Order: sequence, then C-alpha cells, then structure tokens
Amino acid sequence: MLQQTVMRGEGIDSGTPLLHLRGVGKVFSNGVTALDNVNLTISQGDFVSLLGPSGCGKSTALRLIAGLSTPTSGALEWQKALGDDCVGFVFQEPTLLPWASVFDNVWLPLRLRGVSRLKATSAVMEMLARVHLENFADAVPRELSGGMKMRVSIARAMVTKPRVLLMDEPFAALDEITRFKLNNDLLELWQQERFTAIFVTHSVFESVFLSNRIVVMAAQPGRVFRDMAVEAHYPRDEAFRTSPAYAALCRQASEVLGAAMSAKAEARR
Ligand SMILES: Nc1ncnc2c1ncn2[C@@H]1O[C@H](COP(=O)(O)OP(=O)(O)OP(=O)(O)O)[C@@H](O)[C@H]1O
Repeated sequence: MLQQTVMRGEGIDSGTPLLHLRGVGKVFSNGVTALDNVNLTISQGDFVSLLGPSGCGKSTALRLIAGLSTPTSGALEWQKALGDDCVGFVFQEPTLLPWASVFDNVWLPLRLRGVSRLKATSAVMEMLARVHLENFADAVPRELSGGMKMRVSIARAMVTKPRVLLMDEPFAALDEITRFKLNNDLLELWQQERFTAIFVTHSVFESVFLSNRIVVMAAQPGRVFRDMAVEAHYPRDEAFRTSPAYAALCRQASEVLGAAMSAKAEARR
C-alpha cells in the first residue's frame, strides 16, 4: 500500500482509511463529464494534493468530498460518519468579513454554533497563535497583507478542529515568498493538529513540498492519472526545499504531470 512507504513525522496517525471514492463520476447538466470513474482512498492523517491541468475536475472532486455536490455515479464512503464540524474549507479568496476584526472572523464558525465570544476566546487565540497572528486579533482585514488574510482564513477553518481540511488553491494568488512561508506554516499546523489535508493545486513544487501523496489528474474526462507517494521525511523545511532530493521529486512529479497532459491530448484526437 502507498501509505506504508511514506515516511511521516513522529506520532502522526496515518494509514487508516478515512474516505473511499468508489467509481465516482460527475456529469453536469450541460453534458460535461467533470469526473469519470474516480477510485481513491484517503487515509487518516494524509496530506494529499490533487494536481492537474485546468478543467481536470480537481475542484469538482473537492466539492464532492465537502458534500457541496453529489456524484452522478459511484459513491463516497466515509469510514466514520462525519459531524458538521468535521470538515473545514479554505478557498482561493480568503473571504473575510471586511468590517469584523481578525478575532471576530475566526470566532464566526463557533458563533454560528452558539459559542459566546467569551467562551470562544481561548480557542480563537490559540488558533491565531498557531498561524502567527496572535498580535493582530484586533486588526481588520484591510490592515492585513494577502498572506495574513489567508492565515486568518486558515485559522477560521481550523477553529472548530475539523478532522479534514479541504483547500482549493488557497495560495494561488500570493507571491512566491509569501506562498513559501504559508506552505511552511501549513505543514507546521498539520503536524501539530494531525488533520487530514486535501489540497488542490496547479503547482508541482507546492504539491511536492507539502504532500505525502500526489494524485495527478488528467482532463476530458477528469480522472485520476497517477497516485504517487512523495517519499521524503517530515518535517520539511528550507533545507528540504533547496535539496537535490526535492529537485528530483519535483522532476518526477513534473514528468507524471506532463504524461497526464499528453493523455488529455490523445483523448482529444
Ligand atoms: N457547475 C458546473 N456546470 C457545468 N460544468 C462545470 C461546472 N463546474 C465545473 N464544470 C466543468 O467541469 C470540468 C471540471 O471543472 P473543475 O472546476 O472541477 O476543474 P479544475 O481541475 O478544478 O479546474 P481549474 O484548475 O481551472 O480550477 C470543467 O470542464 C468545467 O468547465
């Protein structure tokens, strides 16, 4: 099994299946087959990236996993029923309430569950500390950089301690240096909190840096092209980012992505 070959950080509970996608398909009413016969198992504690060209169904897959959409064929099977708080979602845009403070933005999911501001204080401040924003609780979004806004968005998604964090190209709009920092912070958070991460990206470099598995997808129809293990130890840091091992893994993933894109071209002929 793939997960057995993956080297993980100390104490992360991985390898137990959490979610199976069995023959999952999604055909939209306009006739587009966004996903065709997707078979995938996500294990507890995985950091899985969905990598592929535009239109290969990455966001559609994430929306199905989030329960925001239903498959037109096949089924998603969770090993244990997930409660309402068990899935967090981070989008490409941070989508913060512009008039509310950082604290109040992060409090929002707890507030919607009836938790008072006072009772939420320790959870909110703990989450802000985890994303290195404990000194910005009273700031409003316009006072923050793009990277800080995204940190708030991650803190808001994590404040309910979800078991699964779904991220749809959360760092795509950020400059490269900010993106590197947020990649580091996200990995640190993942190792501390031990959630399962499913991360959509177009970036080979980001997927290799973050993930223990990369699901490379092909388009037309959207499908899984290759499920690759990223065989590198956590924690991963700047030394890893500049290592020959990282470069070799990026080259390997680029080659698979290239093959997935040619598979698309062949399917068109
Ligand atoms: N609601 C919808 N109705 C009709 N077609 C849709 C809908 N949502 C997505 N599609 C189509 O399904 C296919 C897969 O879309 P999806 O957004 O999942 O791909 P993606 O890999 O996330 O793309 P990108 O990387 O560009 O965001 C595309 O051809 C898209 O146009």
